[in-house]
Order: sequence, then structure tokens, then C-alpha cells
Amino acid sequence: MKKVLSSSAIRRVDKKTMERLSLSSLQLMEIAAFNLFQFFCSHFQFYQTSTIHIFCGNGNNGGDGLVLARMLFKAKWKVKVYYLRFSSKDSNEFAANLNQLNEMKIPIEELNENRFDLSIQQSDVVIDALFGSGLNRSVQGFVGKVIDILNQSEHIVAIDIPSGLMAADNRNNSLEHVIKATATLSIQVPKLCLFQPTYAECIGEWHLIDIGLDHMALEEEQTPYYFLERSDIKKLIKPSRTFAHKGTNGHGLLISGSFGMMGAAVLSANAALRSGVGLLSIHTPKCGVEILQQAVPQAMVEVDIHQYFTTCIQSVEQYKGIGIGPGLGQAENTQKAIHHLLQLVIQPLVIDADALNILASHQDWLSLIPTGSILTPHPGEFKRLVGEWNSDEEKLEKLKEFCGKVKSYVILKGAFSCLCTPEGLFYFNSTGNEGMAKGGSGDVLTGILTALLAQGYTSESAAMFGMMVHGLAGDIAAESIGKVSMNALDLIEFLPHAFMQLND
Ligand SMILES: NC(=O)C1=CN([C@@H]2O[C@H](COP(=O)(O)OP(=O)(O)OC[C@H]3O[C@@H](n4cnc5c(N)ncnc54)[C@H](OP(=O)(O)O)[C@@H]3O)[C@@H](O)[C@H]2O)[C@@H](O)CC1
Ligand SMILES: Nc1ncnc2c1ncn2[C@@H]1O[C@H](COP(=O)(O)OP(=O)(O)O)[C@@H](O)[C@H]1O
Ligand SMILES: [K+]
Repeated sequence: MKKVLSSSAIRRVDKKTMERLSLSSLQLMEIAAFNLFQFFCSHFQFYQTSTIHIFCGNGNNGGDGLVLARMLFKAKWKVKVYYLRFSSKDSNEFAANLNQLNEMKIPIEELNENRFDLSIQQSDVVIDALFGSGLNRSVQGFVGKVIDILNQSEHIVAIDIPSGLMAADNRNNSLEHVIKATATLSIQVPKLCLFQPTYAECIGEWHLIDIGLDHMALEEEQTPYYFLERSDIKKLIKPSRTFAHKGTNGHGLLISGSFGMMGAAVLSANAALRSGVGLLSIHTPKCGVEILQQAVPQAMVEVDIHQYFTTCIQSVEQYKGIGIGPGLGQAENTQKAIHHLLQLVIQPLVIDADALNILASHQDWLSLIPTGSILTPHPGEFKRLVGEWNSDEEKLEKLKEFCGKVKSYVILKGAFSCLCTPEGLFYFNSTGNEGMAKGGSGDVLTGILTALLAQGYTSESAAMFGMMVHGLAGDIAAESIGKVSMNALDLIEFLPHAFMQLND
């Protein structure tokens, strides 16, 4: 698990690293730039025949740019270096490295208000080292004009953060002039902006470049934001038991499907059955019985009295994991059935899709949600629950407030799905890809989560494990058959591989 930190926290970690490892700030910059250089050479080998235009500010982000320029120059890449003095005083590290470049006779050009004509070819590459974590106000003036010109380039690699974007909160940033990078090489610590859809087109694909910051210093920083990694899940996985039987592996219930939407029930059920549940029951209207008995013979079907949709859920105490929502529809009687269930149930629920939509239209039922439930809205469903937001930052505030209010977990789905806990901690998922943006992918997640709760995982562990394994199944599917063709069925198909990888 990596901590997502603010710029001021990162500055403290940098400082402690230098003190504890007896490094000067020039040495730390040299290490940072060397790791950037190594990553750049291996990951962007195909740029080797292009001219690399490196744009440096006169702070330490610019310093990183100068050292990277020196290393690329020595390695015989074609580099052109430019710098801009937007701050009245050069940082010491920038100044020292500028001297080194001058001594090595590496050509370097100063841009200023009167001189910023740039000639960059389509195949050329721009490295953006103008501003990093030191940006403290919106970019204006001639630096803004330079950024606008650079944005006409097709290949832009930003160092640490695309210039013009702030690490954590951009609500007071006009965002008029921000580098639109194709890739961002962020220095070791994930920043909140990397996970926000609004800034995705400025950040492009991103990578974290380890520079050996002091682990204790990182430990000492407090943050509510975390980036969840595969290694975190391994610790949560329950060992398999030789004398296990279907009873000890838990009995799950899915309340799912309605006329025309039985596919959702089939997907959730198959996902649950690939996620270790001992026994699975599916509550469904009469029209779904034959479909389910054929498509999912391993599951038992509990038949509703209604032909087309769910109207009445009787006893649920025997189930340890209960998932409700996929393909459920929002018929009047289904709404009543949900209200009845909420009054009846004491164990945490997995609540998805139409069950969320029903709750959104009956806000007074939210207080009936059992403590520790897992709600899995996509942003559209979440908006119905909490109203519109004006920024991603406000969205996270609403998420925290909502989780506290319903004393439950929410997985806000999308790229870097975000799990928020009732205590207000945020965990961004590191698996998953855009190939999963297909109908039915969310139904698969509901099945997985229901199975994990049934097996006795705590809600928090189930949410972390489920979110990670679901995304990993997507990543393996993408590698095996490609993002275009993969769909929800493939997530189920590759789920066993994902569980095996997490267990390795
Ligand atoms: N040992 C280390 O420290 C390491 C640091 N590392 C690297 O350092 C980077 C952070 O460097 P940094 O703190 O010098 O800030 P940076 O982003 O270069 O900005 C420079 C100055 O610009 C100014 N400014 C702000 N906003 C402005 C605006 N809108 N328009 C105009 N000016 C504006 C502001 O100064 P001000 O004008 O407020 O006095 C600010 O101080 C980090 O991203 C990483 O790449 C790595 O090498 C690892 C080791
Ligand atoms: N661009 C993306 N990157 C990563 N994961 C994604 C992306 N788009 C969708 N997903 C994942 O796919 C699932 C889609 O769920 P949802 O929108 O509820 O689909 P449905 O309701 O059709 O089942 C979520 O788990 C989400 O995190
Ligand atoms: K930058």
C-alpha cells in the first residue's frame, strides 16, 4: 500500500530522507534524475531517434530536468534544453546543475517574454520539467503561453506532475494553462490528482519512479488516502482448510434478475461461484428459473411469487453474504421488497445497481442499511444518491460524508475505483483497465463481493480483495484477448487466474 501525499508532506519526506541518509539535496536530485533517466531509456526506447526538447523551470522540477538532460546527452540522445526564469531566484540545485551543463558545453537556451519561438517537429518529444510539486498558484503570463505552445506537441512526458496542475486540490486553480502530457513520470509518491478523472487528459499514462525515499519518513506521514497494491491483498487471504466442506465455505444469496435482465443474475452468480463460495442461492422471479437452472446449475434458485420481478424476500438469516441489485429493476413491488429486506436483515449487504437507484429515491431508507454494508455505485448511481458535485475533490468529500452517514463502505467504480470506509479512509485500486467499461462488469463485482462476505471476510477485507481481484481479472483478460473484445463473461473466465496470482 502506498500513501498518497500532499506536496507539503512530500517536502517533509524529502527533507528527512536527506537528513537520515546523509544526502545533500543535490545528491537526492541526482538519484531522482538517474531513476527517471533509466526508466525513460527503457520505457521510451522508441523515442531514441527523435529530438528530445527538455523545458526546465528554475525550481527543483527544472533541476530534475537539467540532470535528466545531462544524462540523456551523455547517453548520446539528441537533446535540446530550454529554461524559463519564472521565479526571481533560481533554486540552488537548479543553479548548480545549470553550471554543470554550461561547463559540459551542452547548448541551452533561455526563453523569456520576448523570446519563446519554438520549433518542434511532430516526431519530437517534449519533456516538461517546468513546475512540479512547488506549484502554488495558477500559471499565468508567458509560462502559460509556452505551455500552450508545448501542448501542440504529440509526445509530452511530464516530470513528477504536468506543469500547471497541483498535486492534491485544484479547486482554486484556473487550469487555464496545464501541460497535456502523454505520460507522467511521478516521483515515488502517488499524488491525489493521478486518480481523478478530470485530470486524466493532462496526466496521460503514469508511472511511479522510485527514488529510495526513507521508509520511516513515509511511515511517519498521516494521510487518509492510499494506493492499494496486490501485495496488500495477499495478507488478507484466508488459508484454505483441508477439512473444509460446503457449509464452512459459506452460503451466499443473490437477489438479482427480472424479466429481460436475467443476464445480470447469471453474471453475478457465475462470478460468485468462481470466488470460493460454498453454496449459492439466487432469489429471482418465476421467469428466471429455467434460465438460471440451466446457466448456473451449481446454484439453488429461490423463486419469487411474481412472474417478472422480485416482490417478496422471506427469511435471510441463513446467509452470510447477501448481494442485491443486478438486473433487479425498480418496479413498485420490488421497492417494497427492498424496504422489507432492510427492516429484516442484520448482516451487511452488497448493494448494487437498481437497489442503489431505489435507495436514492427513498433517502429515508438509507438509515436502514445494515452497518458495514458494501455499496458499489458507478458515478451515475452515486450522483443519484448524493447529488451533483462540482469537482472531483468535492466528490471525495461527498463520498466520505456518505460513508460516515450510512456507516458502510462504498466502492465508487471506474478507473482507479475508490473504496471509502466509514472512518473516511480512501483506497484507490491499482488494477483494472478500460476494457472493463462494458455492460455487466459491475454485476461480476457484486457476485465476487457476495461470495467473499459469505466466506467470512470482514466487509473491509472483502471490499479490498474483491475490488482488486475483479480488476486483476480484467487485466489478465486484456493481456490474453485484448481490451476491445473482452467483456463481462471474460472477467469470470479469468477470475481463477486472478485469484491464483493474488495467492502466489
Ligand atoms: N530534494 C528535493 O527537494 C527533491 C525535489 N525534487 C523535484 O523538485 C520538485 C519540486 O521543486 P520545487 O519545490 O523547487 O518547486 P517547483 O515545482 O520546481 O516550482 C518552483 C517554484 O515556482 C514558483 N511558482 C509556483 N507556482 C508558480 C506559478 N504559477 N507561476 C510562477 N511561479 C510559480 C514557486 O516559487 P515562488 O514564486 O512562490 O517563490 C516554486 O517554488 C518536485 O516536483 C521534483 O520534481 C526531486 O528532485 C526529488 C528531490
Ligand atoms: N476505464 C476503466 N478502468 C478500470 N475499470 C473500469 C473502467 N471502466 C469500468 N471499469 C470497471 O468496470 C465495472 C463497471 O461497472 P458498472 O458500470 O456497474 O457496469 P454494469 O452496471 O454494466 O455491470 C466497475 O467495476 C469499474 O470499476
Ligand atoms: K512537470
